[in-house]
Amino acid sequence: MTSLQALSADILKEVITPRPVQSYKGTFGRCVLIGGNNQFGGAIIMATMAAVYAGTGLVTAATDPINITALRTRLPEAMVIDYQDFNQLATLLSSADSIVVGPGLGETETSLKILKFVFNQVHANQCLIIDGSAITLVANHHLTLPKAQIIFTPHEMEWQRLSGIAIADQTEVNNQAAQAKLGAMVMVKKHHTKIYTNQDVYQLTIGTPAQATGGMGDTLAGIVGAFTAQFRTDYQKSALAAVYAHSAIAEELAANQYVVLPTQISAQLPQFMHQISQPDERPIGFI
Ligand SMILES: NC(=O)C1=CN([C@@H]2O[C@H](COP(=O)(O)OP(=O)(O)OC[C@H]3O[C@@H](n4cnc5c(N)ncnc54)[C@H](O)[C@@H]3O)[C@@H](O)[C@H]2O)[C@@H](O)CC1
Ligand SMILES: Nc1ncnc2c1ncn2[C@@H]1O[C@H](COP(=O)(O)OP(=O)(O)O)[C@@H](O)[C@H]1O
Ligand SMILES: [Mg+2]
Repeated sequence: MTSLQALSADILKEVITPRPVQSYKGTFGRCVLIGGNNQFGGAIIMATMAAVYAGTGLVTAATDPINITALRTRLPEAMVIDYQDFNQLATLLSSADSIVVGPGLGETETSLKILKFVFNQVHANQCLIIDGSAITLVANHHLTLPKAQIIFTPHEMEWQRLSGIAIADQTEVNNQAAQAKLGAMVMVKKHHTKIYTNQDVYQLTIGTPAQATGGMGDTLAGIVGAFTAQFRTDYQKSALAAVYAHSAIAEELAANQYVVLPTQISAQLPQFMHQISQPDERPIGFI
């Protein structure tokens, strides 16, 4: 049994390093995000915004056509396709470094068909972030996981669905056993999120109830997608840095705000990452 390790700000500097001068957009990874049905367009917009603002070289959202104009308007930096255009989706997925599936995907037959297609296409060396509706679909339909670098990002109810462990029984020991069965990295999101890997358990010791608002997890999924696509040395460390950065920015904003909007966190990411990448800068106090 491994002991609990508190995540510290040190993870930020380990992962968020200065950009090499000899570089272009391809150097900083490709992230494809799949989600946003006709009810939850906001979720894919927020996840995609986070992926763009966290520095991914190339970002594409695959979504219900109803969201395409809104996405292009909010985020001209991102490319957008219809998530049921499987020819285009296959091409995109084949060159992705990270894939985020689930924010606002929904739980319909169409959602399931899309998720199964993604699972079929993914390669072993790609990072696959399974969030939101995709977690519920995996749980409800007992889907077999593809071979990939998989990260689940469930909140406690999604984790209950996936692991079968009732929220009240989600102890570290029980969660570790469920993680071992899945064989994937699992972030159980709550106040002081815990992250389970095959080797270790980490706990986030920062974060604020000002984060308890719709879209906060969609935004985290986008940051995880960006960091794993961009900082490719160790996908688990990159994911840990994403979790830390998300809440560090939220805490800073919450010093003067009752609630922190998910899109505000994304908007602060470029400035926050700049400060982290500078020598001898403090990790917070960036505003
Ligand atoms: N603007 C948008 O388009 C938004 C879309 N969203 C999407 O909506 C879909 C459904 O996700 P939801 O999470 O809303 O619904 P879920 O049905 O998956 O989970 C919500 C249920 O879980 C319970 N719960 C227990 N512990 C919880 C915890 N620690 N955190 C959160 N819920 C907890 C809640 O009381 C509620 O009954 C996802 O695909 C998600 O990405 C949400 O992110 C909200 C914003
Ligand atoms: N009280 C809280 N303290 C700290 N973090 C919180 C709190 N409530 C929610 N969060 C964070 O907000 C995010 C919520 O994720 P999720 O429930 O998936 O949101 P959504 O699906 O609406 O985007 C998680 O990262 C979680 O840790
Ligand atoms: Mg969520």
